[in-house]
Amino acid sequence: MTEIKICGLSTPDTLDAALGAGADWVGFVRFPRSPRHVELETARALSRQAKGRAGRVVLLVDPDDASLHQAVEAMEPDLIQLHGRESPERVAEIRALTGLPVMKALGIASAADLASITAYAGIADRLLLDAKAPPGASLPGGNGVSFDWDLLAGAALPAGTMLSGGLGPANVAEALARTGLTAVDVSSGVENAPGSKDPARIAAFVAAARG
Ligand SMILES: O=C(O)c1ccccc1NCC(=O)[C@H](O)[C@H](O)COP(=O)(O)O
Repeated sequence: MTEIKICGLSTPDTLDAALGAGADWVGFVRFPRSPRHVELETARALSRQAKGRAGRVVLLVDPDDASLHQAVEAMEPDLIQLHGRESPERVAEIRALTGLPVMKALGIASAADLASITAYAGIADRLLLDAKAPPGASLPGGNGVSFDWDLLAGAALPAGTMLSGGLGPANVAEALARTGLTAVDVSSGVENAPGSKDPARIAAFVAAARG
């Protein structure tokens, strides 16, 4: 069955919508510039709400040790998603510091970007392939843009690699079929405004991904 992560949840109601729809993973963004950013106490409460119902992911961007420990203490996540410019060495260090599995997001725009897959495979527990942020974008992710999925044809992708970037109810089935991947992540494609998740779109996404 397709593994689904809904990222950027920030309210109890929309978190319930994701859990009720059958999401495997729910993601909470800690990045103040993002419209999906959750303050620490909100993140703590949302993570408690999801405990035992789905895997809980904290999304961090180039965290220093203090903010890493703060997020881990508050949220007790099942997975840390690193969505910045963390080097392979820093990914390994964060795994060692926290004892938690790490998913490293890699920005893909051209065939040259596939080299990063080799660089992080075997270091990160999972990889997330996202579209590279467009020039001038203020966020490194959650931009609602796709990359050319055909770039992945013939690439050696580690088990569990997750696809993201510009996915939504209308294109997720095609993305899965074209890439052969079995795990997807979505944020803006299930929103009705930046940072505002839409329960109906979440349900439609899950149904389309598993249809
Ligand atoms: O979503 C954000 O606001 C965000 C902010 C900073 C770093 C990463 C962010 N999102 C990363 C995700 O996991 C998204 O789900 C992924 O980029 C796909 O986003 P979208 O194209 O909007 O579905």
